Amino acid sequence: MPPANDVLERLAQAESEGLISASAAANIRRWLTEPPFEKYRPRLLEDIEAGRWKTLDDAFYAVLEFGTGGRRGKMYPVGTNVLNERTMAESARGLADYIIKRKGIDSSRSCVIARDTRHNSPEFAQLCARVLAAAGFKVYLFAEPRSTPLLSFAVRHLKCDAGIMITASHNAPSDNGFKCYAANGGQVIPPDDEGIIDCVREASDREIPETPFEKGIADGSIVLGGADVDDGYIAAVVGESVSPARDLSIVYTPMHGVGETSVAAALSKAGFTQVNILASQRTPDGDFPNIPGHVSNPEIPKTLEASIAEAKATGAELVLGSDPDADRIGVAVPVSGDPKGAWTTLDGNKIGALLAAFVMKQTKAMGRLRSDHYLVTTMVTTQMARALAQREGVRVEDDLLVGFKWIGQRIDEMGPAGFLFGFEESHGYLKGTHVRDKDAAVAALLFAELAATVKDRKQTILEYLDDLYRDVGHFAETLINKTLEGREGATQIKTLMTAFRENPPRQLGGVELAEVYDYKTHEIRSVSGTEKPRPLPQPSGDLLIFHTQEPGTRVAVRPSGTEPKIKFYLFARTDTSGTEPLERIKEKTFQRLDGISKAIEQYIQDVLKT
Ligand SMILES: O=P([O-])(O)O[C@H]1O[C@H](COP(=O)(O)O)[C@@H](O)[C@H](O)[C@H]1O
Ligand SMILES: [Mg+2]
Repeated sequence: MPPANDVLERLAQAESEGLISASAAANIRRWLTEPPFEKYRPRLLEDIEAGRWKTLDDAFYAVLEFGTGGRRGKMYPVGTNVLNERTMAESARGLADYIIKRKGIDSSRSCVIARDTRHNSPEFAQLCARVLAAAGFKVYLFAEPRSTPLLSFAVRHLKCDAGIMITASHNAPSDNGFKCYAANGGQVIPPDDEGIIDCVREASDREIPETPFEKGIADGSIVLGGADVDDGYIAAVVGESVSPARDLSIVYTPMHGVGETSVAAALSKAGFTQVNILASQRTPDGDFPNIPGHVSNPEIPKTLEASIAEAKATGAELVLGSDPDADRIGVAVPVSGDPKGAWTTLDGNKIGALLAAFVMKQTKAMGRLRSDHYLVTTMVTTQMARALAQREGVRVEDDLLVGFKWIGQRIDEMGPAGFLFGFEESHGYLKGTHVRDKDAAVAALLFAELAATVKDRKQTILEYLDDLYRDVGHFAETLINKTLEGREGATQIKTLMTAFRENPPRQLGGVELAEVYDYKTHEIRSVSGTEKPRPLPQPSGDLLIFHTQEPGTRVAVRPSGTEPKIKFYLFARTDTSGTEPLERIKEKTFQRLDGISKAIEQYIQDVLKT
């Protein structure tokens, strides 16, 4: 039943008063008048009646894009720019249609679906299964929560055309998402992501057919995921072991997510017998109730607070945590020789540098390091990876945009046989070719092996890290995140990107900016504007990297592709080849980072004020 004219008039009125944008009003009009949206109309009418214009504007002003990690955002029952039954069904149907277009209507086609412990994840996963079954797919569905890397493994293991992971990773409880995997087990990349979004747009005008779940199970078009996938995955993870050392007591937290099925299972299978799973964060729960701030993101040090307290109380030697879909890990270690028994968390770059160094050293010690071996990182990951690899004579691929999907792509381009280790600063790591995405299980296994190995040598992790600094220089990094939500926030993020692109500061905290590499306009420009721009080759993305007069000191700026944030990545390095004590050298690096950091905060304030 079409809505009464007065509702459409109220909408037009709100638009003319500037309460709602033209794009949102147009999408709302479609939902009010077209048959596929009939089911959602009562709720939409209720929101209009209540005058929830800001909420409606944010929910309808755009169509949710494929970001760094799939389609991800807030859940809201109605809207084109949020996750709800309709946008989920459209995502699944878009994916189905894209594969049908590519393979032909008569082809056999299959997809595997998993989901995390978030609110609505089970419902969304089942909805995707019903939609894909109706589109002629054989669907493998995991009824219980599973990790993102398990899903990536399952795509390859079951030889599927595609995979879907329902998760918003580490985002807040309000969010959910649709991570979409290609047949190689990697998250979709161009041109597939654009092709799928085109099909999603086409699907958004139509009724989306579904096979009733029970019928799908009965006729075999929907098959519930089996134990053989779990066993194969855990065996593959354990197969990436690089050390036999096992004497270590660990506190592990799944942060209310799926990690017990992958991280804890892999540690146990590998022979780590002293793993204490933190009781207060063990229960799967989409509210992440016992995590400070209710955001299970291992990038945030306080997510490991309770685990550190447990480790102190029980005499454990390592803390590990994984995010809700168990692809990222967090690590905390005791501070060497601290009389008060203090612990510290490690940032994503430090964890990555430690793991990269350890994997290279162990592989070499086993006589297995080959000339075709290579590491992969991204342009916003620590340059320490390059320095460490050069010392071992290992090739590094580090000209990649942000997103593990690019690391997955590079592995296939370079040849999986030579892939040694890959990582990114946002706590994502991979060794092995069993998946094409970051994997907290393999990362946790390797970190536990590193900790047990250095313990056998009577060394601590932080001492091992200091040795690496002495070898290649002291590298330190800082990440500044500015959260700016909704349509207004998106505009502010654009304003900041434009300011940094067109009118950048000449210096930050006393460090002069020399050149900016602009991956959107494909130019290298001098910040002073005195020299002619030089061309910058691919890749293409909204990323600026400022190089400074000081070697190793740089700043990268980009909008996040998974959260409403603009991110500033600060990098600094101080040489350690002289006689100066390491502690003094570290202070220098930190001071430089601190100065740059304060200057960026000030610049942001100034830009947003005007
Ligand atoms: O959130 P996850 O764990 O799915 O991770 C996703 O997002 C991260 C942050 O991306 P952005 O800076 O664009 O927000 C990326 O580094 C990662 O490769 C991607 O898979
Ligand atoms: Mg994640």
